[in-house]
Amino acid sequence: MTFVVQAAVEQRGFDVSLRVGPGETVAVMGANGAGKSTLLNIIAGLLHPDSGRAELDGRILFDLTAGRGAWTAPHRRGTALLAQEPLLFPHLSVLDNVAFGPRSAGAPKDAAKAAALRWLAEVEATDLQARRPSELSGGQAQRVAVARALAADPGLLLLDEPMAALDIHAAPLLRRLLKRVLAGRRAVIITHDVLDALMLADRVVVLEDGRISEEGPTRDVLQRPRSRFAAGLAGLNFLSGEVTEHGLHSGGLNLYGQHHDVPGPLPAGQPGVAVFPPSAVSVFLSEAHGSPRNAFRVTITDLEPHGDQIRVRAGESGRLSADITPAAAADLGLAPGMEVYFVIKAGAVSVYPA
Ligand SMILES: Nc1ncnc2c1ncn2[C@@H]1O[C@H](COP(=O)(O)OP(=O)(O)OP(=O)(O)O)[C@@H](O)[C@H]1O
Repeated sequence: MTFVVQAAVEQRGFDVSLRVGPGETVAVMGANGAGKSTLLNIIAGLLHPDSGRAELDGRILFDLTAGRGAWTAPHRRGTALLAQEPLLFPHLSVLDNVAFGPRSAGAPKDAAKAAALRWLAEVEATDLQARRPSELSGGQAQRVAVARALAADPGLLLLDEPMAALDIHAAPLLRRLLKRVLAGRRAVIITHDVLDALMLADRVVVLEDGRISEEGPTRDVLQRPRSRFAAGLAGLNFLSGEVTEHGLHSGGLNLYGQHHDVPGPLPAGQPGVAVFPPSAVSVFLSEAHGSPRNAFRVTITDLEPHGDQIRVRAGESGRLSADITPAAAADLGLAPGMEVYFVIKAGAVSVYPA
């Protein structure tokens, strides 16, 4: 009972290997253009990679390894794709839309209808069964689309930002529904929302430029991000550089911090990263305050509200941030373009191998 895919698309610089265990939900995250849709489309059979191989529960989805040219059509893969838009058949009732999968798989009419009713009940849409898709709200249509995808009993459910097209009232409802139906089900979900990754997935895979840059249990990746992208998701400052005896050397900055992930100190000289929360950064107008460690002169690029704090961004493309109170920001008279000192508590800086 395995799902494995390895695929490359040369023109897109895409080369990814992924394995999803039985009952496991994997969130795929990454910046625009990182290759998330490419991965899903390859698995669904909508995009032909240049090379690679994929197998789902013993069925070869494609095998383009040397000398072979096996290719299974999308509707025979045992996968179901839930897109951002529900994409229901407009001329069919809700019930017939949901019964479509079992019917195409050869189920008799009554059995297909019974399965459709079961799934409509599961997504709390029984009362919508006689309607046409044009008579549904966006949230209702997406719930029906979930029922339709699951009624086909897919070995792998593929979800492409299923909440993206919903408004702020419908999205939480669908998220709760997905949490229920994804439990114990094998699925790959593309999302830009860290909450989806936390709530719905067992593991997150971060794509950068067509490659996996990191992967692991969602909480671990957010607590110990190894990529700038994941650190951004977790709301942490992120610096990459070279490990030193006391912390990390990064682009002219010498940062003191705590070594993590290995017993004892890390060997100096190896590539490493340092992460720390904006709340661990204080802002001063001069250098003469507190501990001399981790005090860096920076130029403010932006000030923005962040909850009940002010987020002060500084340095090259705002790569460091500090969260301070509005009163402190006013006292200091902060404004973009000003030179200030960021002082970072060494105890809050985690350093670990890249
Ligand atoms: N139809 C296409 N033809 C050629 N290149 C494409 C095509 N679609 C996407 N690409 C390229 O492939 C790469 C990966 O794109 P992809 O759509 O998979 O990214 P994504 O992570 O899904 O992005 P987004 O978050 O914007 O949806 C990008 O460089 C993109 O420009």
